[in-house]
Amino acid sequence: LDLSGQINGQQFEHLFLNASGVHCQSTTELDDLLNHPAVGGIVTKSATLEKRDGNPAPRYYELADGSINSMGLPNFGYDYYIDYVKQSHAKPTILSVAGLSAADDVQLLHQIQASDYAGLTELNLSCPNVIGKPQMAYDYAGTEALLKEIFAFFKKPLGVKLPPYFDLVHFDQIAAVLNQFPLTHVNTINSVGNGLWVDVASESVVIKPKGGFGGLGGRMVLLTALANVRALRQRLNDSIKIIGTGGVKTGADVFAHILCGAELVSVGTQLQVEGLSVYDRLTTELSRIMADKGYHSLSDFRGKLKTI
Ligand SMILES: C=Cc1c(C(=O)O)[nH]c(=O)[nH]c1=O
Repeated sequence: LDLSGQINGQQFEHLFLNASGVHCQSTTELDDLLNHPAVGGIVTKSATLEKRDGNPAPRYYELADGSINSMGLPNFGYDYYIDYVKQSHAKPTILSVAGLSAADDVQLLHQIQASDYAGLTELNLSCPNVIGKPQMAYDYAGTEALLKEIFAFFKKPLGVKLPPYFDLVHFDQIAAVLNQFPLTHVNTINSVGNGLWVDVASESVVIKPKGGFGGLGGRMVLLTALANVRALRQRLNDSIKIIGTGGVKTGADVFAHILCGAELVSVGTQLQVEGLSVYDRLTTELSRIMADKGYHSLSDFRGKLKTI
């Protein structure tokens, strides 16, 4: 079976990546992912200019049907991650970056442009957990202005990580902005921002930052993730590929993401819960579904969701 995809001509022999933030903060974790046969490529934890400790713990909590997190962008800083992705790796790498401001974003991309890194970069426009900072991608004019400034000097492959949208007009608006730029890909969705879990027994929230508000992931966000992959596939130029992220727990979920138009699929919460063996299980389950349907490659059904 051909389970490959490609972004900007870079071949991912296997469709699976990690969701940025999960199992990707240290070089040891990144090596673990890259060395796993059922992983096709990796995304780093979003890097900020300087190393960050992030928010106070508890800042991640596993729920029956997903997760809530308010990590606060803990990472070892830009230099740590550019040094890692600059090395030659057997599989494609995506360097994720997240400034704490538009000016930071521009600075980070200037540094990447000046480096000899030639791989993929993903600008995270959707971190919901930096206290006091809005999710840039909900500001359409701000996103357009930022991307205009970036593409005036950034000549390397660039994609963006988006938050979920919940209104067809918003899909139209963000697509109208993104279609103006030579983006290699869009990674959708980031966590569903500012959910709240209440533990009834203790009558308390379960994470410390922001009074318990955090980004939602896992099975509970699958329907929103599928909607965002599908809506953006229907609206974005064909040259902009989509990495489907959000809610993947089974091979059927992966199949659904591809049907909606995803080129590749990321696993976040379920990777956190199950470990690297999740990729072997998902590969087995996806392969079985494809074989039952007589499909030999992802391109046999990618983007071919039927309507009724
Ligand atoms: C980069 C910060 C993010 C974080 C975080 O570090 O809190 N959590 C998410 O669910 N998504 C993010 O984009």
